[in-house]
Amino acid sequence: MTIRTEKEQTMFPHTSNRIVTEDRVIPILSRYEEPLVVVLDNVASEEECEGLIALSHDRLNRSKIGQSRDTNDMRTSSGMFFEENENSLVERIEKRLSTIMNIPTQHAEGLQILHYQPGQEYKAHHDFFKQSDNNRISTLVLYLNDVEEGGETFFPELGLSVTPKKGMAVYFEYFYQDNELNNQTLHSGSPVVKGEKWIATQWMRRKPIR
Ligand SMILES: O=C(O)CCC(=O)C(=O)O
Ligand SMILES: [Fe+2]
Repeated sequence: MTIRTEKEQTMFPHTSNRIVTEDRVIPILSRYEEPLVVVLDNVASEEECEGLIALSHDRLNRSKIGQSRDTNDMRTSSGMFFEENENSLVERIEKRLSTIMNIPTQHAEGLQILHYQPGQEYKAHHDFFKQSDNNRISTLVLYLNDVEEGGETFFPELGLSVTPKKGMAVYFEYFYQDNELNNQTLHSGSPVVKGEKWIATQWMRRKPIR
């Protein structure tokens, strides 16, 4: 084990108990310091969460009928990506997440929506790629609904579990010099036991992509 005396630099500049964006005040509920994992409240309103679900619902259903049905058992949920700035709601959310994550929207992938039904999960993985000249550097998972049972975002290396709650989010980053810290951001979406789970995931890249 390496003994670290100094903390590495973080991309997350918010040190008080709240983040004030253009249109919202976002309480910071909890933080794991290194690697940084931050739990945020009130990232999106009920209407915004419901709007994102409504806008993606039909597209998920359509993709399930076609041949693009997800057969990868790493991730058994169904998903879709919005185009960048696809509509005013997506634009507003992307802008807010960019402020929270402190990275310009030009670095943002299209917002991803995932839907899990009972028994569906996302097994432990890293969000960064093994090889990339423009890798992902940070993630924000926004919970779009309350899950009756299960569906936690779990960080096994940290022993940290985040319970989904509508409008709340978990942020984490993996752009550390020390690769061990990046590796510790391993995480999973635990199987949904009861109810369903909807999330929106925002990934940021090191360099602009739009
Ligand atoms: O479902 C979750 O809680 C985690 C989702 C996730 O890991 C991802 O979208 O990369
Ligand atoms: Fe992930």
